[in-house]
Amino acid sequence: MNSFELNCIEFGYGRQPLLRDITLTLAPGRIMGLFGHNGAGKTTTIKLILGLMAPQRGSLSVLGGQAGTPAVARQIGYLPENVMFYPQMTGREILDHFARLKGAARSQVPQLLEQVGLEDACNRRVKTYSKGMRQRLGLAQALLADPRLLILDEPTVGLDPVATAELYRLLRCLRNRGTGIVLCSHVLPGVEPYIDQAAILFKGRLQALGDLPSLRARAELPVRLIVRSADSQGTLTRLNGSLPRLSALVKDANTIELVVAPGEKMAAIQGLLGSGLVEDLQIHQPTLEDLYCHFMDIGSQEGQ
Ligand SMILES: Nc1ncnc2c1ncn2[C@@H]1O[C@H](COP(=O)(O)OP(=O)(O)OP(=O)(O)O)[C@@H](O)[C@H]1O
Repeated sequence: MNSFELNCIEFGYGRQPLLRDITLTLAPGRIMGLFGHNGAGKTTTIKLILGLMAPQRGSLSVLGGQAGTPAVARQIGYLPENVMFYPQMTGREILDHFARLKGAARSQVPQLLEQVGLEDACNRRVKTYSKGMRQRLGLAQALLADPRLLILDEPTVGLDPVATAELYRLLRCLRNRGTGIVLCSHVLPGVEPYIDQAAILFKGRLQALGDLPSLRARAELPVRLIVRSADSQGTLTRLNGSLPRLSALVKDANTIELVVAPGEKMAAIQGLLGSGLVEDLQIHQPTLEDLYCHFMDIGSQEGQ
């Protein structure tokens, strides 16, 4: 059973349509990155999955049931972008309260407080918490009742680097246990190593969807090769013989940056290794951020 299935979804807040023709499926045990510019429709998509609103067209099913029903909602963990709690309550009281609402075992509360590193602060009022501590409490709240679908909107905001690494380790464990996870973030380099697929929204449309290799294949962005050799100019002269269309920048006497089309990458690497002059070679594939910018550009060109 899929974590959710959205089929040809259309939605607008007023007369103006916002989400158009959104078809999106998340399998259990997968992490989907949901990306897009401010106002692209990410939070709106999440609200539809949570069942807070219904689409005007299309259909959706969540964990095999109807979005928003108590049976489905109980199995979803959600961390909103701007997490807010009653400031006068302690961390433990807040988590107890949410555990009751969700029908989660109370024994989970101390466990989760420890897991997010709040055990020492759990009896302090939330108004005394730092931003990162409030975010950790939000995470603990989302993890109550062992959700089968976890939706996290900017989960690393306010977290220090160690807490961020711990969060991603935890998400990997949950994913391996079969939890479907949606990560919404503008920090693309941070999430890149952890996602199984990316969904990129542009003005309410799904501009790109797939895993990184398939998005790279579709985008056909160039690959950068950073080459260290004893003699930059000599290496380049030899390469130019076999690869006349090569775009290269000599950075210094020992370093060259080559920019090659993906289809020419292997020929360039073979040429470099065959030259006998190369001491080190770094291959830089297009990053998630490169792909995101590419698909945003395509979206704006199509919109013109
Ligand atoms: N309750 C609402 N009533 C009317 N318009 C809304 C409402 N909520 C959101 N919108 C509009 O819908 C569009 C999409 O908003 P949404 O919050 O889904 O974007 P987002 O992709 O999550 O953006 P961000 O990255 O800034 O959080 C925006 O133009 C926003 O102004």
